[in-house]
Amino acid sequence: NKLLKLQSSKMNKVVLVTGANSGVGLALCERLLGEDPGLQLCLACRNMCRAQAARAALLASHPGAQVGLLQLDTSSVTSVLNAAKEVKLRYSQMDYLYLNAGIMPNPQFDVKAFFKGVFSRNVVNMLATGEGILKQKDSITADGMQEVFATNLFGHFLLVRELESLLCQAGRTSQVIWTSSINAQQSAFSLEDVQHRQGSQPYSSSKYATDLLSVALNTHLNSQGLYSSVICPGFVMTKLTYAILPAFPDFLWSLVMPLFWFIRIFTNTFTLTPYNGAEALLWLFHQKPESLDPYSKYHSLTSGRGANHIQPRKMDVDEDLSQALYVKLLELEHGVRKRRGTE
Ligand SMILES: NC(=O)C1=CN([C@@H]2O[C@H](COP(=O)(O)OP(=O)(O)OC[C@H]3O[C@@H](n4cnc5c(N)ncnc54)[C@H](OP(=O)(O)O)[C@@H]3O)[C@@H](O)[C@H]2O)C=CC1
Ligand SMILES: CC(C)=CCC[C@@H](C)[C@H]1CC[C@H]2C3=C(CC[C@]12C)[C@@]1(C)CCC(=O)[C@@H](C)[C@@H]1CC3
Repeated sequence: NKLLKLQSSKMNKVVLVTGANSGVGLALCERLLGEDPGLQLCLACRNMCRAQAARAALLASHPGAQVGLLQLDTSSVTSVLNAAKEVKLRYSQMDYLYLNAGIMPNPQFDVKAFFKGVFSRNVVNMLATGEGILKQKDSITADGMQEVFATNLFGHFLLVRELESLLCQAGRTSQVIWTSSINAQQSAFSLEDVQHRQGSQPYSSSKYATDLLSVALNTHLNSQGLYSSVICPGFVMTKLTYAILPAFPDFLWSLVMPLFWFIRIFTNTFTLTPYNGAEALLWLFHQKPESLDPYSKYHSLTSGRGANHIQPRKMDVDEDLSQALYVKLLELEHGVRKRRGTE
């Protein structure tokens, strides 16, 4: 382990990506290795078979790249704590922590609301954000938490807390980069119900909480060199989105694609491919973290002609709410640790 740490301290950037085995996360890894083949890339995934397949694909296009695997299920406290321990043994620094893993379980697509929206003035906004047409059925994890909250937010929060010693080091900066969404909605979030036990929009709630938490991390940890940002990859065709209409066979999706390319003329949020969706994640990799606006979300956008660009958009978050959520998360963390101590 000393040798491993010594190697990692020889200053190739260390990048960890959660949910790296598919979709936007995997595309990000491909693009990162294309830009900097010397990176030490760590794919943090819950399923090691899928992780190995992703590693093989990355090595096929970038032979000789340093691609490590880490078992991490963000919905499980035990898994996060074990993974963090392993990371601290392997690396002596962490330059980029991409918190990308996410779920939208049991999505229910409201066909009626969708067609009503299509013939309303709100059509472009509805297609860009998915607002008003999606609900989800959440479940409870073995730790007794709401699954969407645990997976998308709390597991990542705990990981950041556990890796603070690697992320906050004297004389250097690190970036924590969250894959949030334009679907983050303040109306879906409640400070009294941060896990969204009551409602039917846990995904929107978890993404809004992500935006709030990123602001709070900046408030608390910028002085120690840690900078947090959020991005939206746009609407991307991935496992997550295919699951929204599971009855749709593959050939129907290919028939719909030209329609989606057409819609892209009106809303450049239809990035559609994981490669395009990863644009903002890759852009942040090149930025000086001190120059970033903690209150902006960085959007991957694709024009009607297929050209990618990024755009910062001010988020609908306020400092007090972000601080209040931070306190709640610390309390939850404390409770979790206390329970484990008495186990
Ligand atoms: N697709 C879209 O239009 C949009 C996506 N996003 C966000 O982008 C991120 C990536 O999603 P996307 O690429 O679209 O979808 P994918 O389903 O392709 O990727 C999600 C990744 O997260 C992993 N994951 C899920 N649950 C866990 C868990 N408990 N522990 C560890 N890893 C887990 C998945 O692993 P496994 O393969 O094992 O399931 C997979 O690697 C998500 O945060 C999503 O919310 C945001 C806006 C739009
Ligand atoms: C099949 C046809 C013709 C129409 C159905 C399209 C919808 C399935 C699709 C339109 C806008 C999409 C969208 C999302 C999911 C799929 C849509 C509703 C998201 C909510 C997925 C997750 C996110 O985080 C959002 C940014 C997406 C917004 C757009």
